[in-house]
Amino acid sequence: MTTPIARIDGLSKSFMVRKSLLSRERIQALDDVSLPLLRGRILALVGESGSGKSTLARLLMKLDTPSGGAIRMDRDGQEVDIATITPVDYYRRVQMVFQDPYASINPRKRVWQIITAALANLGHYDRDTLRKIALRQMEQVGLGAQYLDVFPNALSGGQRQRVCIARALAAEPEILVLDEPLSALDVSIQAQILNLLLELQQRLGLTYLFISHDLAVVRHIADEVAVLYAGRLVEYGSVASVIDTPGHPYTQALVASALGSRQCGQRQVIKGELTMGGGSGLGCGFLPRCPQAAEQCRQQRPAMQRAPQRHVACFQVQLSQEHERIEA
Ligand SMILES: Nc1ncnc2c1ncn2[C@@H]1O[C@H](COP(=O)(O)OP(=O)(O)OP(=O)(O)O)[C@@H](O)[C@H]1O
Repeated sequence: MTTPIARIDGLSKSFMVRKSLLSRERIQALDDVSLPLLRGRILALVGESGSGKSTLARLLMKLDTPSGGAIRMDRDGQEVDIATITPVDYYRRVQMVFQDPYASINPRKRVWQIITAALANLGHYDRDTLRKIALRQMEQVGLGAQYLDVFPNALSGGQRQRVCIARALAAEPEILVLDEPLSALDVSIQAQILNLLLELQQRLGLTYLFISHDLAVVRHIADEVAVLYAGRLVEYGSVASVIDTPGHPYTQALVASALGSRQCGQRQVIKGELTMGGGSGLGCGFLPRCPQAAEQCRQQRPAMQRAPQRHVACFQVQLSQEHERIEA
């Protein structure tokens, strides 16, 4: 049985944004999200732009603090709130690879310095040791020793992303947060980096939180999938159940618009725009765009419920499961 290495527990994050000169508005970027991060597995986080994926990644990286809830991490069999773990201890275990390998590395440092920057800050290692550590990490990501002393401007996008992955691995973490790690790369390079990430995950037994817009990539790489809509978790389950037989109407539309007829009939676009829930409405956040909306969906917000092979927050899915059970 796979156990959670971390647990996202009722996590919420809101931001106050200026609406006009005199008024401000609260944006509920994440709203009461609970999810396990299973040890040694790849959890993909999907949802359209603005659904809260990066907010969750930033909270997991402790780059932001939650407005509510917590992230708990397994430490010697005890679950501890990550807020109580020191940065040095935490970033030894959790590291991140960002979307844009051009923006996320210091152009004035050499490759070995970029890879070992965090270790160098600890002050425990001399220059030779840091260079050896950098070399070992470069080997892991398929970068030759000839790149040790070069500056980033001499590297291609794919090579830069390999440097970013090597930098994340230098601390020998257990969890990697990957925020759209392929989307800034040429299509021809994406498959190479994807395969590298898969190979590293399997060889090192890493746990990934993998954020992506590309459901074909998610289908290829992930074990579990979590679907966010307007800051809320609407579906969670194994990749085979969520992508191949999506339950929530939003997941169905997302899969149909991304993968076309194979799973969900004709390729279609999701009608309407994402509007942030804001925590004020009574009903389901997907209501204005949902083709299956019923009266109950206006009155009440559906909670996550267990359905076969998944958890889903939709009354209609829960109702149809109920009918199937009665008829069987
Ligand atoms: N620092 C911030 N200040 C104000 N609002 C923010 C901030 N960070 C995120 N938001 C808002 O929170 C919501 C969720 O944003 P988030 O970046 O997490 O979405 P996302 O799913 O990662 O989108 P994308 O796929 O475009 O990266 C959006 O409405 C966004 O505008």
